[in-house]
Amino acid sequence: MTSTLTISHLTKTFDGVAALSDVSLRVAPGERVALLGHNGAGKSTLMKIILGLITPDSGDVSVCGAVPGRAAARAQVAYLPENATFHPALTGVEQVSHFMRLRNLNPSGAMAVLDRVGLAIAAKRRIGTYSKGMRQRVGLAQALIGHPRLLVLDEPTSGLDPVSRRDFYELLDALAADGAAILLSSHALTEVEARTDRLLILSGGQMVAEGTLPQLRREAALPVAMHVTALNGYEPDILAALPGAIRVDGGLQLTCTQDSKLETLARISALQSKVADFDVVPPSLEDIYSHFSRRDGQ
Ligand SMILES: Nc1ncnc2c1ncn2[C@@H]1O[C@H](COP(=O)(O)OP(=O)(O)OP(=O)(O)O)[C@@H](O)[C@H]1O
Repeated sequence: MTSTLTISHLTKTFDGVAALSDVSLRVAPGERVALLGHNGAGKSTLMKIILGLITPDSGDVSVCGAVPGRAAARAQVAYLPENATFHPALTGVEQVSHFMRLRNLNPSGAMAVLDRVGLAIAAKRRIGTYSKGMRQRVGLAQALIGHPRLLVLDEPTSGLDPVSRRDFYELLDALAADGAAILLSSHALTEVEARTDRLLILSGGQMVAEGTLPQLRREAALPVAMHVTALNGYEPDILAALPGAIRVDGGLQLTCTQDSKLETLARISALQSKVADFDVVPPSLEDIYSHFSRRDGQ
């Protein structure tokens, strides 16, 4: 399938500092992709290049087959900046109508757009009276204008409460189901793990990992933790039988490599008359993220 966004060998340097080095990626129609990376990893620079706000030193970018920044690309792309600000004296509906006119669209559709982001009830109030989460929804509303094929969202859920976050991702799911490609940056790892199709990890301007969470988990091959709770009085026996096990709150913990998981499980099973409970704790997304982000020595 043709990608909505294609980036090949992108490089951008600011005053001798490489913000992006040889970055390549694709986002397909209907795909929700999360861009992760520590502060200064290059996420905003990448987004600005996709939007045509800054030009790369080298490499190619294609947005729906067009060059970023050209009218053909801008007509298909929506952007939600990290801290979207609006005129406090305008009402929600006035602000969205204004954006619709800028896109040469009939502003009579503004109320419907606000309704999609749950703001219809406050549409006639001045934005200056909105909460942070409501202003973020205005930002999302402006990003929905004109049926964009690519949404570039910079930390879109920062400032949203849990219910608003869930509503936001449901809206994204509907847009993706309709064929829109979504690239969003976030520091909320657990949230993007559950709500996106693929993760990209930038570190020091380099794309250090790319894939679904199970793929990244396999690639990282981090140790697995096993928690064993001993039946009353049997803890010393289990410690003796499982070299490397340590006491932790409420039980014993043993770590093993991915390759030795089954062998370790068999050793624990052999002790079952002394074991009250057992849990496998796979590496978290935070562990996997740290593993890849530190690859370059940071
Ligand atoms: N206009 C600029 N002039 C000089 N350096 C810049 C400029 N824009 C970005 N940089 C540098 O490029 C690197 C990448 O910055 P960028 O803003 O893309 O990171 P980021 O991943 O978006 O970080 P954050 O999560 O903090 O927003 C940083 O070292 C930053 O200081």
